[in-house]
Amino acid sequence: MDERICVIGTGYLGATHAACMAELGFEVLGVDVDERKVAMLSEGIVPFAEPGLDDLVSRHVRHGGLRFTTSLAEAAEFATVHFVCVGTPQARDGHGADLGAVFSVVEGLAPLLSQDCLIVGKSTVPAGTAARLTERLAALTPSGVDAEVAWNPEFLREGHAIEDTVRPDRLVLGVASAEAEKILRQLYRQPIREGVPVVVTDVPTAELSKLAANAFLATKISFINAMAEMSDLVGADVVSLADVLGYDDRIGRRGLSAGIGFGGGCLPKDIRALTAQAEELGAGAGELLSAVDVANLRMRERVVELAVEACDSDPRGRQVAVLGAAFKPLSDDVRDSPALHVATTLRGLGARVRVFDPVANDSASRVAPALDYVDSARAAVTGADLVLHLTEWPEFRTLDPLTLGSAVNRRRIVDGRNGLDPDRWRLAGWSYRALGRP
Ligand SMILES: NC(=O)c1ccc[n+]([C@@H]2O[C@H](COP(=O)([O-])OP(=O)(O)OC[C@H]3O[C@@H](n4cnc5c(N)ncnc54)[C@H](O)[C@@H]3O)[C@@H](O)[C@H]2O)c1
Ligand SMILES: O=c1ccn([C@@H]2O[C@H](COP(=O)(O)OP(=O)(O)O[C@H]3O[C@H](CO)[C@@H](O)[C@H](O)[C@H]3O)[C@@H](O)[C@H]2O)c(=O)[nH]1
Repeated sequence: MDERICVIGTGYLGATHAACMAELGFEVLGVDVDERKVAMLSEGIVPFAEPGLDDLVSRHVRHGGLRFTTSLAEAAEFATVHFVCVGTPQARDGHGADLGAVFSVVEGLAPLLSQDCLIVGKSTVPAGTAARLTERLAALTPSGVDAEVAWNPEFLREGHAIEDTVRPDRLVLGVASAEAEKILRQLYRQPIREGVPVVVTDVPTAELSKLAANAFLATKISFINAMAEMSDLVGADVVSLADVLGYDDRIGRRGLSAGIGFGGGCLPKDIRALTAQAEELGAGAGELLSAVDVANLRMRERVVELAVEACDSDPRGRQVAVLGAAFKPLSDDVRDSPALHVATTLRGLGARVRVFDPVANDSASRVAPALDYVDSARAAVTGADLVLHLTEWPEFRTLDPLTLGSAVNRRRIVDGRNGLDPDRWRLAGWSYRALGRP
């Protein structure tokens, strides 16, 4: 089999996949329409923060096993396996997915093909997308060339992208032929040899499995957040409650952290894509997932309410320190970030907001330029009337409430992530508030 592959779309998913496939021994060509990104990656520089990825990319670029281009023609010539990793964001005019980039790749590549090939979708798409792409391929591929579409959804988490790619929980091979399965098994022979479970299935099941997995994770988070609201009303502690639930293997403790809710480039848009498709088809999943979405967004507003209360109901002119801007720790991704939503809402209410994130200050300042960004937690809290803990970076857990207490104007903290130890902060004289905790 050809040991050369193309990875089309080199964002969070594609850059990681390209580098990891190079690490697995393949010769990899990454393709993107973004010239700046291609120039940076060609220099071995990753345009976003992901632990370990800089080293991996620069090493394989240096050794020549990983190259980047903007040319689809070069891609068509280079390999017979093309992974499609382009974005599938929420459509501007509704809550479905914008599949423009996926179609543009397949429609752009098809006429350039001169050898039989396998197009492997990794982007997250509604079930049925591959079937539509197959029709376009058939219409546009030169006669005599055989091109097939398979789906191999990706389940990596940002912040853990390399380990999740090299040793995933499972590999899903959505295939329409034995030949496609053979090629994919060959590509993933190392993780398969190391015992990674493989589910070989049909293409629509593979497409749906990805949206279903994210919908389940989102539902689990909204469920525990609903219990946080209940805990507030009955005087219970949602962190202990999650421990109790989590000991049941059928539930599990992971993904059961209550707080400001989920954000990022995946969970919110993916539940909306599945909701849109379910509604179109008249399936009940739409109702369930709309409720998950609404419950999630309500958590951001709950944090704003707690912040306003902590400002004696009038945030105007108050100095608010926001710890965290990324949608989660170990990432500089601020797509649909709950932390930035709360920060900008409070600024809109008249507060003076100062933000510190250990790695996401730059990306945050591009999407929310009106906020003030500072380069340490200490600088953020100096003179603050209120501190908000909105992304649970490990370094925030070890902040010293006594030292910070001497820098602030008022010792008030809202922990939007339930990530700090309430006793430590209260003992140091702080008013500590969190969602779902007495
Ligand atoms: N980010 C994650 O953790 C993750 C994990 C699993 C799956 N996914 C899915 O992977 C896909 C990509 O997500 P992402 O987070 O990497 O997005 P991203 O925005 O970081 O990257 C998408 C890349 O595709 C490029 N692109 C757009 N149109 C193109 C075209 N016509 N030809 C070539 N390149 C093109 C963009 O320039 C960009 O670099 C989405 O479907 C997402 O749902 C993402
Ligand atoms: O108990 C939890 C776990 C997560 N979150 C929040 O949920 C969001 C998503 O977190 P996570 O799932 O860790 O991050 P992603 O990197 O977005 O990964 C999700 O989205 C990816 C893209 O589709 C999938 O590949 C992954 O399997 C899926 O976990 C973040 O805002 C987290 O802060 C919580 O509020 N509570």
